[in-house]
Order: sequence, then C-alpha cells, then structure tokens
Amino acid sequence: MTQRKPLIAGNWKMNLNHLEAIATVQKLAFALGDKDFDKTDVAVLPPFTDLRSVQTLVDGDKLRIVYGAQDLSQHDAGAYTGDVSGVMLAKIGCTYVTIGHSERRQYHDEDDDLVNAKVQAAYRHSLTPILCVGEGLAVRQEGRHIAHSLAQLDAALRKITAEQAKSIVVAYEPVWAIGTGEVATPEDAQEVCGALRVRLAELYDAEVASAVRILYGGSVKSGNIAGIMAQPDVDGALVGGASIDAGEFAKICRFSDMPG
Ligand SMILES: O=C[C@H](O)COP(=O)(O)O
Repeated sequence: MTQRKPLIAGNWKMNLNHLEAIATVQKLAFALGDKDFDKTDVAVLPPFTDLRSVQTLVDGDKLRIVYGAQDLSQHDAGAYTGDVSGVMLAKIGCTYVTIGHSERRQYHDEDDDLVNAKVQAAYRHSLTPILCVGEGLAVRQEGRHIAHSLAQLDAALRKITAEQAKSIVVAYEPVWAIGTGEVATPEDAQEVCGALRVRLAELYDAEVASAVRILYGGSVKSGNIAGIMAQPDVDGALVGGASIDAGEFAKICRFSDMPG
C-alpha cells in the first residue's frame, strides 16, 4: 500500500488581505519546523489577491509551506470577466486549487459538470485539484450521504485518467459541519472517506485508490484533529475558520504530536 503523507490545507475563504496574508504565513513558518514538514504537507489557500505576496514570501524565504487558490475558471483565457485561469495560477506558483467547494456550489450554482470542467482545467496546467464533495443536512438525515458524495466524485472525475487521478486530493466536507462548530465524528468521517476510496478503486484501480489523499473538512480545530486523523482513510484536513489563526493552524498541523 502507498504510504500517504498527510496534508493539512488552510482554506482562508474570503478572509485576510495581502498584508495580513504575509503576517499569517510568516507566523505559520515561524511556528513550524523541518520535522513538522517532514511529517506533514502544509498548504494555505488564500484569496486570489494574496497569492503574489504569498509567492514572494515563500520563494524569498524558501519556506516549505505550499499554496494554492480557492477556485479557477474552466477556461484558459478569454472574455470571462472576473475569472482567473489555471494558466495564471500555475504561473504564480500554485500547487493546489480547490474545486467544487460547497460554498461555490451553493452561492455560485456550480454543478457537477462545471466541477468536472474545472478539474480538467486544473490538470491542463499541472495544478493539483482539492476536489470537495459532501452532503447537506437533509441528505444526511435521509441517510443518502454516501450515495450523494460518491455521485459527486463520479461526476468530477469524468474524462480524468488514472495517471491524473492518482494525484488528486479529495476533501469530504459535510455541509452541515462547515463553519457551524458541528464537527462530524471521526467515525462519520471514516465512513464516507472509506467509501470514497472504495469508489476510486472501482473507477480506476487499487493503486489509484491507495495513492489518493482524502481529507476531512468541517469545523476542524486543534482539539478534534487527532481523533479525525486516527481514522485509516482520512489523510488530512481542509480547515476553514481555524486556518486564519496561524497559532491554531500550526497546532492542527502538528496533530501527530497530540494524544489521539
Ligand atoms: O474548506 C473548509 C471547510 O469549508 C471547513 O470550514 P470550517 O473549518 O470553517 O468549518
């Protein structure tokens, strides 16, 4: 089985201007050492307007923090006012791009076809998608959370080859647990993350399934990360609110030093 290196990614959402971004990444870099980066990959996902400042800091100080964007256009260039392309994100040194976050699906009507087009756009420019899937409260209450998340995965991976799929990061984020303080139990997280991995094996093969990192997201904090990370199919976390506090985010990144 592939040894999957954990990934803790901080989705800042629409928080922190470029000056605050510099201060936050500096604090994070100060709080984490080589031994932390040896054990865990650490990424920040700031707003577009912060990316150039983060790039300058990361490159200038040779930081081991990597960064990415929260969205990208499905197109590579053209008359698409307000959009940002994968070409631009690759040029600015992004490693990751979040795709299909529930807030994009909800507030921008992004459907599965668009999510799939964005995944393809990311791969055209060697960006690693952090593909978000997860159910809302009503779906969970009806007991359809696994089927719902698997259907989102299937749709997002249409036309994606096994070679590409091997590098994708999938984030399971139950919508009812995002920003609500309502964290899924470690067993809830494992149930869906495990099902997602089985589906990857069905869609591709065992090698792909065992290579893909599957994250949990939804009210992750330093106080609950260790239990979530103890689950066999959870390889990291997509952290929202707690990621804009560098001290708290650093503690989350050091989950392996905490009791489970
Ligand atoms: O992308 C991150 C998720 O939406 C989780 O956000 P949260 O940690 O604020 O609940």
